[in-house]
Amino acid sequence: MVTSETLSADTTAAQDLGEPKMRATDVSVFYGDKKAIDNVSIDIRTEHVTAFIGPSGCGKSTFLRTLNRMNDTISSARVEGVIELDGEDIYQSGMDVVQLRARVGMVFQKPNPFPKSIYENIAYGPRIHGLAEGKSEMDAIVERSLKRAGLWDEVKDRLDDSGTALSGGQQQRLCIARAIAVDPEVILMDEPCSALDPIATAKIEELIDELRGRYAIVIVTHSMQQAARVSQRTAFFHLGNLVEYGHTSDIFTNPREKRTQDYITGRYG
Ligand SMILES: Nc1ncnc2c1ncn2[C@@H]1O[C@H](COP(=O)(O)OP(=O)(O)OP(=O)(O)O)[C@@H](O)[C@H]1O
Repeated sequence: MVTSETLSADTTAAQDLGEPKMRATDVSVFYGDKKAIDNVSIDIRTEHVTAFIGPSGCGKSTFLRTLNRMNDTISSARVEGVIELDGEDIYQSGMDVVQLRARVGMVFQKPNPFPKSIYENIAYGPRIHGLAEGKSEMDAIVERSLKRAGLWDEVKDRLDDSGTALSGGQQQRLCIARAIAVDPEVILMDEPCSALDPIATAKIEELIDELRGRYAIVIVTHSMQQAARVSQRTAFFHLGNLVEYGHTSDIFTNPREKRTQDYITGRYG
């Protein structure tokens, strides 16, 4: 369990970094009567990649989905506690959830481009949110988003082709470009590489590292190697608890908790 001592040690190290982008305080999540997340508190920093690791079923995805209210789409799910974005409670009544999900974008395990052109996949969000005045502004958003997602050179001559005709790795970068297009502040990634081959995975990992300069990124991963490669902070979950949270290098080389040690040395999971 994360004790007040361990949290304050981490908080002290983080103090120089200013206020967190997101803060979860005493968050529990239930599916019906079943508690899937138990009293989790965590700060998410901008310009950092935060990895959520832990054995299957420990609640990583459930907790990730609380950060942009994707659990609202599951009728049995109920969230208790407070989650703030820039100090504002995202569960307060009157919160515009569509706007929230633009600010806190999401990339899923399986690439899920719309069955529309590459251009339209990117333009759809900015159009809904009124981010472009006319065609040339929209063109610029599409180009900038595809460039940031490292896909522009591969698709610039075929923007009218269907997004679903791209390779799996390209589709995932298209989905990242789609999230970027609405100018998010946080990008949540739920096992974004699990359907990809090693080369496509390496590209996404490089991209995550580049994107870190602009956004707060949270990634759920089953791969401890991936967490060690891409993240600066790691949170280890077990049975719905946040067992340990800290600098990735400390979690992997010098964990404080026996359960973390057992997990990273492959004793279970
Ligand atoms: N829609 C749902 N309805 C009911 N229970 C759910 C639902 N989604 C998840 N759960 C349960 O909540 C717990 C946490 O699941 P979750 O998918 O968040 O874990 P996870 O750590 O992301 O797992 P994995 O690594 O296998 O994806 C599990 O016991 C799971 O069975």
